[in-house]
Amino acid sequence: MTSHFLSELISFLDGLPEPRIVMSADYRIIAANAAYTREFGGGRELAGRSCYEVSHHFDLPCDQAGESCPLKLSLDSGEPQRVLHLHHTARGEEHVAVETVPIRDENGDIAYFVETMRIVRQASSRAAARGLVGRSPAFVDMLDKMMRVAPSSAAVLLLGETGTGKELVAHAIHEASQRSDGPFVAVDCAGMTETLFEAELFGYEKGAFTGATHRKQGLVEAASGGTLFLDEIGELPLSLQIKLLRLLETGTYRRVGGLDWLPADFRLVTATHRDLAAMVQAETFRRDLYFRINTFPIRTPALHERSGDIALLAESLLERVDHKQGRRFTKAALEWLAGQRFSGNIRELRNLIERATLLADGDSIDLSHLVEMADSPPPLAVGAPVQQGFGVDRIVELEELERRYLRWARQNHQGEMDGLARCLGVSTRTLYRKLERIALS
Ligand SMILES: Nc1ncnc2c1ncn2[C@@H]1O[C@H](COP(=O)(O)OP(=O)(O)OP(=O)(O)O)[C@@H](O)[C@H]1O
Repeated sequence: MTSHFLSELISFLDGLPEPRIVMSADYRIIAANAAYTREFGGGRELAGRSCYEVSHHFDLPCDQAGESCPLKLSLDSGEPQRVLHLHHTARGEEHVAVETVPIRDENGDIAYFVETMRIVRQASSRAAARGLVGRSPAFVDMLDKMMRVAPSSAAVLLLGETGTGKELVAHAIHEASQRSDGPFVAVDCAGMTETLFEAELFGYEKGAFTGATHRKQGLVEAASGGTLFLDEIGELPLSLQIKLLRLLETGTYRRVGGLDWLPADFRLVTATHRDLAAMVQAETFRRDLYFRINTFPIRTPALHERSGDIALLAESLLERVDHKQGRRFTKAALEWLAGQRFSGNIRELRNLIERATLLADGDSIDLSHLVEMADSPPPLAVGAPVQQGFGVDRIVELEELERRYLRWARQNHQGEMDGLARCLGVSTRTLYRKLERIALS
């Protein structure tokens, strides 16, 4: 390949806004465009340096340091390759989608590689006051899937335990999509009755039913041009599943009391903590709807699968929930948190931190504040009698009664939160919300 071709390639890349480099097969940077030098090069000369030293501060190529290397993958396969890596940038380490494309010479042999870097703005590898944070392999794997599907219009099904961040992931998919300028509308399907579902989703016309004094826009209409997020889709009764299926299949809907079929224009993201495939087997979830919503499944990992992220998450959540600015955890507190198994996942971690901040008066949150506020009630000794009932000796408000009952139920339930929620006939999320309210009251 001529040096003329190479210099043409370099000047072409220089004009492009995304950071790009030309690489040789031995991991050397031949040239970098202005955007790459600015974002990743720290203003220093890059030609002749190795990509692993610049991006990772490694002494060895990624594939020899136990990481996937897009250049090696591309060299072996002869095809373009994409991986998600943590790279050093002008702002510290960031998640970066690296795409490597082999460039062939006139004999068809691979002469160079062009690497394009796309910084992932939807997730942070450092403590952050908002959005997704994480850097563990399980998190990066999920992030990779998220970033691959986001630009498409495919329906995404988020599967994961309660409190693993499904709503946050749905929002990040929206932000990374072509519809990010449009609205993100979240709908909780738990506890939806037939009338409520139709009125909420499709809206209604004036006079459609008693109390319908004006035309009301539905959530499908509100999501027009954006993303509709149906949370807890596994809670939707069969009678409503068919209505949803009709909407997805025809792409049209009718307001309650209306005559006209209106076109729907949304990207669908759904989520559940239930085993939907098992529900299809048990015929409690429609098979046709399952295939409609499950174009691209993404599993959100439980916190115990990414325990390496606990300290990072804890610091981020502290920034989000603490009413006093700038407080930190002590080392002992962080170590203790990192060793806990939070069955309620990140939501449980967040609740614990919020309670501890209320308990701590000083400049730091210490182990004692956390331990005192830890969620799990002391397990009952085997055979110990469950406290019998709970009483009220006067008429109290229903809300107060619910508060007392929930406190009692929590103390006396011996399993996980999921199980307690099932016994109470509410979703785990609803249970956590109610418990959060109790903690703050
Ligand atoms: N990766 C993350 N980084 C920072 N915060 C997170 C992350 N994932 C979840 N959270 C926080 O954890 C809490 C629970 O997240 P979210 O409500 O998205 O979970 P969920 O899986 O949708 O739960 P459910 O199934 O109960 O609806 C929220 O406060 C959210 O901001």
